[in-house]
Amino acid sequence: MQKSGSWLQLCPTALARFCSRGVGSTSSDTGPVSSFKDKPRTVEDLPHVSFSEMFYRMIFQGFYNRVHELQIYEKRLYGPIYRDGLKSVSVNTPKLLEEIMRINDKFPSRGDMSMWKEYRDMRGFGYGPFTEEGEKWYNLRMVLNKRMLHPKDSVQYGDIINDVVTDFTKRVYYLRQCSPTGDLVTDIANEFYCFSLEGISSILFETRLGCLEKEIPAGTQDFINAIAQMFSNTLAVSLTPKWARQILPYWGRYIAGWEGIFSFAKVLIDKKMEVIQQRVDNHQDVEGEYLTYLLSRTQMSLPDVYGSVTELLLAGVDTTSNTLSWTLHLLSTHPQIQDRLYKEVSMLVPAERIPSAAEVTQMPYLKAVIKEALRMYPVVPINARVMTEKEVTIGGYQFPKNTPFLLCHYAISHDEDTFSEPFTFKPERWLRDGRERPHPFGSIPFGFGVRGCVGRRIAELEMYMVLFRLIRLFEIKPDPTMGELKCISRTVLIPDQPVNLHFVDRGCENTA
Ligand code: HEM
Repeated sequence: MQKSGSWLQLCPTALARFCSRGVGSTSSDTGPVSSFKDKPRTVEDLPHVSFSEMFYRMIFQGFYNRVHELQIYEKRLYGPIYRDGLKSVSVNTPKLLEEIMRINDKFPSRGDMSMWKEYRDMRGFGYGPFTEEGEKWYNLRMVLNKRMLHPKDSVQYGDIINDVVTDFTKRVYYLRQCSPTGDLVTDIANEFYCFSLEGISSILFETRLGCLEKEIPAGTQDFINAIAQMFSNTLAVSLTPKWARQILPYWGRYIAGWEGIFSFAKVLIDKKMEVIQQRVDNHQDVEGEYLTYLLSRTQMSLPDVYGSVTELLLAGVDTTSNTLSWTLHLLSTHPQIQDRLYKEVSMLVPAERIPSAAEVTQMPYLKAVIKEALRMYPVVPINARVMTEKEVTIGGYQFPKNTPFLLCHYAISHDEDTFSEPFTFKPERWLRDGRERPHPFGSIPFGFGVRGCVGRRIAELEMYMVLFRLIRLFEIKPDPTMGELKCISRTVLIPDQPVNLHFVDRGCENTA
């Protein structure tokens, strides 16, 4: 079995839990170790899980695609900190998460990314922000941060995103019309995949792909499917020994997924570069565009541009789209919350006007709704850190340098000591209206620190803008023919069935 490290392929190690020594308590942040008071506590003193026990749990207890639930299950069994069969240390409380995240390694690492690197090495592509490490990663992030991370950078994309949102609302009208009831949109997640892809591509390439047209371009759907294929096979591949790759089907599917992802991205990058070259040849201005910036203002080689831009495209699709699907589902099943949100959006911006980026980021309830959806359904339910510089003390235990830590975000954002009724949708928890705010590390869906999500501001802007417009135009209602919606882990958290929703027109089409 391979060592796991990527934030996206962490699930396997996260699964490797079954106590073989000691049982913890969920109410403590330091675990069951009071008898070790006199000597420094080490990793050896933690409850731990063996590989075979993990395997049993995944395959026979059905946690294979519910690794987020396994976090909560194991927290009850082993307490806030424990060790798995692969010698990773899992933590599942906000306090321990904070201790880890506040250790200031200069080049924070999520651990071994070899599974992701392998495809890039095979095909000669460079590494992007996910896969790169050390100083090279740092330099790359400095380049990417400049045009993405600061709120004022993302606000400059407001108009582009608004155009994409306008096309999305038109598509919703079209899809409703095609439905037997006149207001139903089926599989909203797939619609949001197209929306997110259109959004991130229009930022990276200043080119509209046409994903929101009546007929979705074939390549687009292939790209979306390729991402799903890569993610769906990640866990199986990381559990498969290398010698079994040619026997079992997962490796082939995983690599085919990457082929689809990179070939789609490469076509877009090559096309854009041709346009830039033509403009240069004609002595026209090429300043200001994202790819131009990467190519001309930085030392990036072409293979590195392929690597980075592809990783940005990939990261920009599943994340915002699934969060939006969960948000609409939650609003459809909580009409009072939806009403309150509708009041906010209709009061703060006049009905005939499309809100600006600056306006949507000033809406406390809108932001609280998204934050709460991300708390309940953190699209990245598990993450990792490896401290490479020095030994560290976490939860009173000493760990040598290079100890991998698994950050169980799903369990943390459902921590009962931090969130009352953790499985209930309560956006008001996040309002700054004088009430006590939850622990700052109770829900950090975008990660933390210099290695945190580079697309955070763009993602937030996209989500605020599209949610604003949808809620102002439509009352969202659940489809009563759907069964109970649960989430499954396909590396990212996704709904276990297509989400269908009724979009009931509120009668203010002019704002579309
Ligand atoms: C709801 C939307 C999103 C969520 C919840 C999310 C979440 C995350 C998380 C948890 C990480 C790991 C951070 C850490 O280790 O501390 C991450 C990293 C990353 N995200 Fe996002 N993300 C979202 C949208 C986006 C978008 C739209 C983009 C692209 C523009 C993007 C690009 C990236 C990249 C490139 C990294 C790797 C950063 C690095 O290692 O330096 N993400 N994201």
